[in-house]
Amino acid sequence: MLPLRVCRLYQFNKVLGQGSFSEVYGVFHLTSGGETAIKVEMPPEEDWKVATLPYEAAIHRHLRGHYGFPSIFWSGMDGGAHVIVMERLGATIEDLRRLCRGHFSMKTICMLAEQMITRIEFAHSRGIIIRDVKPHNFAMGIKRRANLVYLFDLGLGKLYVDPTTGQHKPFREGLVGVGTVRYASANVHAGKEQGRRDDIIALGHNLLYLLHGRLPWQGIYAPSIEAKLRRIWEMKEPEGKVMREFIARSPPEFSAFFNHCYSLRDRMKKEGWSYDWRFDWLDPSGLEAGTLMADCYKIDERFVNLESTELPQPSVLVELDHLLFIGITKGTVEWHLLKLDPQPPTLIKTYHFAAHTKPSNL
Ligand SMILES: Nc1ncnc2c1ncn2[C@@H]1O[C@H](COP(=O)(O)OP(=O)(O)OP(=O)(O)O)[C@@H](O)[C@H]1O
Repeated sequence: MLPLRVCRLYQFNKVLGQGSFSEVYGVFHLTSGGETAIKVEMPPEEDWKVATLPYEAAIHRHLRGHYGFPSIFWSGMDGGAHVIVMERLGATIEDLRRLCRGHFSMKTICMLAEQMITRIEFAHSRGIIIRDVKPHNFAMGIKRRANLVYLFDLGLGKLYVDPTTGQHKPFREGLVGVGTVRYASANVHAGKEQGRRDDIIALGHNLLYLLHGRLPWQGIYAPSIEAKLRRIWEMKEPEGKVMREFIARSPPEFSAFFNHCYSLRDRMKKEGWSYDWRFDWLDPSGLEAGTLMADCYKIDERFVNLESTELPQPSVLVELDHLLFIGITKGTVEWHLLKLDPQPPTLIKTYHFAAHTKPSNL
């Protein structure tokens, strides 16, 4: 049942999206008429679960006031639910990729990459690592901010600097990975503590995905989940055959990317491309001449039917205090509840959910 009014001042308008833990509604302010978004999470019924929204609000507070992160107008409890009232954003980069027949031109990649790097760089400058860099978590702004790339959904963000000492937190190994398997760095598969470089490597995977439309480890077969994760890890190793060949058939800047992110700016200069913000979804002339849009790239339902909701993303790995949930799609959705502390992690319980139609992130 959708609420009609939130925080007394905001009138419910439409569903904007649904994540693993929360729902996001479009609302308008009753007196000013201004449109904003409200993220709502009901407190978990089971005592082993922890609400994620207060944590996400705290991460946002660290980044307050910087462009490219949604402004947070209010956060707290309302009507028994955790609520964040925030700036309304436009389509996510993943939605726009689908709109552009599955992949972007190099020009759009360059324009997006610079902004995406800048967002991550700013979070790092505030002592936060993102740990879930993915096209679903970047969105374009709306109205006069339509050219601005936003980074939102920072629920997996974490301080890499110890606020009491100002020192980098100690490096640890033998951890269970956190993030989205498709984009996570090989280090995450190896169970190493994530750092800034893992956000940047994940961004490299994101950009390759946006350029090619898919990554070599998507849709591979393996007899078990463990075998699949191990195979994906092998494929991501920078010295491995798969990654080397993949980079070799990508523009040269990508090999440099992993050493130095700013080479994308050089490519813009070399080609004489101007920052005209004519992204592929506005001006498709930079894309290959195509015929019809393939069925699998049909416009996301939410562009035509804003009442529809998104199904949970199954393969997000989420760390909450000492608990970790790993969701994996294989006909059904499975969530494995693990105890992280003490290491090594121990499986407490596996939960099964009905199969959904949303494609797997693996
Ligand atoms: N400020 C916003 N403006 C417009 N739409 C938004 C906004 N925030 C989120 N959304 C939409 O709602 C969807 C779910 O939001 P979000 O990813 O923040 O939820 P989540 O529960 O943290 O999801 P996840 O499963 O990725 O952790 C997004 O994919 C996006 O489409």
